[in-house]
Amino acid sequence: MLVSLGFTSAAFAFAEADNSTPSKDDYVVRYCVDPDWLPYEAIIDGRHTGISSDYLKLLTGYTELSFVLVPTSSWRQSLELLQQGKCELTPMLNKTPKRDQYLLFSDIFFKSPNVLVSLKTQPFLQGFEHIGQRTLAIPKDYRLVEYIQQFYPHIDTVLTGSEREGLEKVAQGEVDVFVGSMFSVNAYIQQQGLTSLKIAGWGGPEDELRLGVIHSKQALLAKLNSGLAKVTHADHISIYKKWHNITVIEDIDYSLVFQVLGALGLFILFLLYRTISMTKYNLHLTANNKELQKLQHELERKNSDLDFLAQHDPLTKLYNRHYFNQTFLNDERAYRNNCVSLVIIDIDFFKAINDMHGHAMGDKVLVQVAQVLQASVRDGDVVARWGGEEFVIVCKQIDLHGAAELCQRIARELSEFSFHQKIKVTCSFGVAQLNEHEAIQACFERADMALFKAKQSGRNQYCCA
Ligand SMILES: Nc1nc2c(ncn2[C@@H]2O[C@H](COP(=O)(O)OP(=O)(O)OP(=O)(O)O)[C@@H](O)[C@H]2O)c(=O)[nH]1
Repeated sequence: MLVSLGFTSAAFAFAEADNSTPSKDDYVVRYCVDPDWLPYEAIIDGRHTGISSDYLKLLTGYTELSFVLVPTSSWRQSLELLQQGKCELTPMLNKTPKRDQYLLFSDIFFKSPNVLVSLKTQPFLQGFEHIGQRTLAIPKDYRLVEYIQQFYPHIDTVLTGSEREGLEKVAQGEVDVFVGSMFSVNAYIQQQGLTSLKIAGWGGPEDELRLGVIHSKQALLAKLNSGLAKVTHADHISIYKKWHNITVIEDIDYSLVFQVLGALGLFILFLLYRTISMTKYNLHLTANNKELQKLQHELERKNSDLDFLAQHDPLTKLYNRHYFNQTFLNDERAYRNNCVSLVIIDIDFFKAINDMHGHAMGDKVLVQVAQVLQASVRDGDVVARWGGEEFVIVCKQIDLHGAAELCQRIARELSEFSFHQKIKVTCSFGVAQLNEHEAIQACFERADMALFKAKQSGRNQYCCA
């Protein structure tokens, strides 16, 4: 909380008493003030002004005393003149043990809290206990110097010539904290435009202000107290209103709050934007992945189609010559240790079938022959179309005799099979068994020679190499 004070009238000046016509010398009181302690008191253009000035004016009326200002240039000088007896009274000060040595004090007539002042960047301080390692400025000869020395001797204090100097030192960063009377502190802050300062907390006991008279003028005390007793509540309020215009300003640093809220808002917006972007990106990625998967399946399907086409005869769906070459002729190791026989089959007079029934019918016959061959072999035997109307069978673990039996069985099946348009189809067979150390290619050539022999021998028969 920052408390600020404004003057309603700083120009008020106490009228000096008329020295020329005092009724009795005892009733003329020479007094000193702090020349720089507004709004409590000050000397402006040689005239006393401030709160104490107004109280003396009241006391003039209530006591028949006259007061004559002895001008000084500092509070220290005023105290020295009091000690020397050159001033008899000072109208507004705190009672302290030191001052008790040369002053007598009236009743308290004005109270005011003391406050700690720091730069706005400093934290709020609960009191002297929380000053810690910070340096504390106090105007020298102020009651608070004695108070700090007695109760907080560990605080690093810096004595200043006046409250004004102390506040300026804080504003310039030379000292961390200043302690002074709330009303005067506020007055200086406002007058000097020291906007970097704030009231950071309460400082010690409040000021209990009284009139002080030197010991030799003890008789004045009773008159003064009697005059003070006549000061009405309305008088007090009137002086207070005249010199103090306190407003309370909430010291919440809204700019910082807005900055934090703004940063938080921006951060939330950023998170929101990032989440939306990520969601969009993920959706996009999922769609792309689905599309990729679809393309991959398509590719795999096409690849397997291509694989099939690369290895199979499109008409009969049997393995083709390419597959046969790759699997058997180029990879002999798989058969070298086993008994293997080759059978080459050629349809007899197929040209005549084409010629007689047409090429399309010839195709159908080729398909049907392929079916017969496929149905006649065992699982594991491989049937391939070698080309045209020629087929090859690789019989695994079958010797020459077994392969010959297979040829007879196929011939029988063909004779019993009902081909399209009751076409009669016969085949010739060349058979060879792979010899030890014989290249498959050589075995194939022997089977081919045997087929040639079967053709030469009248067809529809097998011949073994
Ligand atoms: N329909 C059809 N005919 C084919 C195909 N491939 C080859 N041919 C025909 O098969 C016939 C083979 O005739 P040739 O080599 O003279 O043999 P052939 O008539 O069977 O006589 P031999 O083998 O000596 O018994 C040719 O007329 C080719 O055009 C095919 O895929 N489809």
